Amino acid sequence: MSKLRVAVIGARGRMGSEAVRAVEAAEDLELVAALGRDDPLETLTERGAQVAVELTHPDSVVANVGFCVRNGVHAVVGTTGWTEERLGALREELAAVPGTGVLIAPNFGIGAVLTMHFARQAARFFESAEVVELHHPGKADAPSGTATRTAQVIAEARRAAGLPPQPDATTSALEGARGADVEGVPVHAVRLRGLVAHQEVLFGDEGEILTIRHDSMNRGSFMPGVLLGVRRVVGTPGLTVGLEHFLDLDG
Ligand SMILES: NC(=O)c1ccc[n+]([C@@H]2O[C@H](COP(=O)([O-])OP(=O)(O)OC[C@H]3O[C@@H](n4cnc5c(N)ncnc54)[C@H](O)[C@@H]3O)[C@@H](O)[C@H]2O)c1
Ligand SMILES: O=C(O)C1=N[C@H](C(=O)O)CCC1
Repeated sequence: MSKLRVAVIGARGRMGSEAVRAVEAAEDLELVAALGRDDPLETLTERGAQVAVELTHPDSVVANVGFCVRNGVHAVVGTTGWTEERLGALREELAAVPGTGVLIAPNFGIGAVLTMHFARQAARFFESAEVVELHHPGKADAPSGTATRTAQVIAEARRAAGLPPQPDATTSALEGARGADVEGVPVHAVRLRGLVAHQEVLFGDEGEILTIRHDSMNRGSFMPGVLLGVRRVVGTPGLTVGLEHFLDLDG
């Protein structure tokens, strides 16, 4: 059986270099290109890449994924910065190239995906919910894409259950003290040397607290998810947001 031809964009970064190693080590995949910031995207088509793994920067990702889509290269995207507006534009681009698939995964860590899944299940049972994400100080965006998505998932579940806004008596606060407001769910971001990627989801009600915590101790933790995305995206045309769609979580 022929190997799937894979490229990595952002190949010299923290995640990209790990993805290069993971693709090279996979027997069913062939690394055909490893692109850095100054390398031309045309290399993807010249080398016949079937799937591109995109791990760059929120300012670069839209143009890179757009190039892939226009050229029929499937994309597995870990880079953050996907607003509703950006997702809408990407859906339109994909409609013009049926057969091409893009996976946008806010987090490739299986435990992080499960955290979001469990948070959705728990949300309707608690009056209060807050998210704390903790990352290395080299991270460009805050709050993390994972924390933003987690808060959105909780907010969706609260709305579906008809829950009112969360109780909060704050009338005076320093700017930022109550975190970022993501659809009514406070999200707090910590940046600390020594951390990789961590998140706590706190649920509270009268007399009880539920804490769901996930820790990525190294970037190798993201690689099984990256490889799963690469193998599945080629058979999944259109836009898929979230690795959970490839995990059969309700099965
Ligand atoms: N989805 C996940 O599981 C996951 C996990 C970790 C990080 N991330 C995200 O992945 C992205 C990268 O994270 P990182 O820690 O590897 O960052 P990093 O800064 O270590 O690496 C990014 C690399 O991309 C390169 N780059 C920037 N623009 C480029 C372009 N136009 N073309 C090619 N290369 C370009 C940079 O030069 C750098 O080498 C961030 O958005 C981060 O939040 C996602
Ligand atoms: O290290 C990062 O940067 C990470 N980014 C993603 C996010 O913003 O959620 C995933 C976790 C690591």
